[in-house]
Amino acid sequence: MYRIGIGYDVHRLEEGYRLVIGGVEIPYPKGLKGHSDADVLVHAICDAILGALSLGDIGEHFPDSDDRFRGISSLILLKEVNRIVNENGYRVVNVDSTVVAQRPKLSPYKEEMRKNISEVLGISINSVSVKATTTEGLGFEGREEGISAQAVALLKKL
Ligand SMILES: Nc1ccn([C@@H]2O[C@H](COP(=O)(O)O)[C@@H](O)[C@H]2O)c(=O)n1
Ligand SMILES: C[C@@]1(CO)OP(=O)(O)OP(=O)(O)OC[C@H]1O
Repeated sequence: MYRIGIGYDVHRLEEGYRLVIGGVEIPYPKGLKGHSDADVLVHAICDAILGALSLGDIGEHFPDSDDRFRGISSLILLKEVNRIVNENGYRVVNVDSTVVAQRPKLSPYKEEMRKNISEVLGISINSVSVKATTTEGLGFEGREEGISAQAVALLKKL
C-alpha cells in the first residue's frame, strides 16, 4: 500500500537572519525569517510526508506559538515527522523537491542537503532529490523577497 503527499512553503528573505536550506547554512547577506530556523525546504518535505497520511500540517504539529520550537533546526522537526510516520505503520520511500530562489546559487549545496535529509529519514541519498530553479526574475522569489519550496513524498506501508 502506497500513499503520496505534496508540500509547499514560503519564507521571507531579509537581512539579519541565517539562510538555512536543507539543513545547510549558506553564507549570504540575507536569510529566511521564521519562528524556527525557517528551513523552507525541510518544511515543504515535512508537509509532503504528513500530507501523504492525511496527518495535517507542520503548523499543527509544531505551532509557532510554542517556545520549544523557537530557532529550532527543522531537521529535528523532520525527525519527529518521520517518527510519527513509522508509528502509523509507514516508511518514506523517496522524496523529490524544488527550491525556488533567484539567488544564491544552490548547486554547490544540494549534495549536503540531500545527505542531511536522507540521514534524518534513514533512507539512501539516492532516494532524496533536491532541485533548484530561479523564476527568471519574476514574482516574489525573482525580486528576492522570499524563497519557496515544493516537495512530494512517497510512503509505503511497513
Ligand atoms: N538558486 C538557484 C537557482 C538555479 N540553480 C541552478 O541553475 C539552473 C538553471 O536555473 P534556471 O532558473 O535558469 O532554469 C537550475 O536548473 C539549477 O541547476 C541553482 O543552483 N540555484
Ligand atoms: C516551523 C514553525 C514552528 O517553529 O515555524 P516557522 O519557522 O515560522 O515555519 P512555518 O513554515 O511558518 O511553519 C510552521 C511553524 O509552526
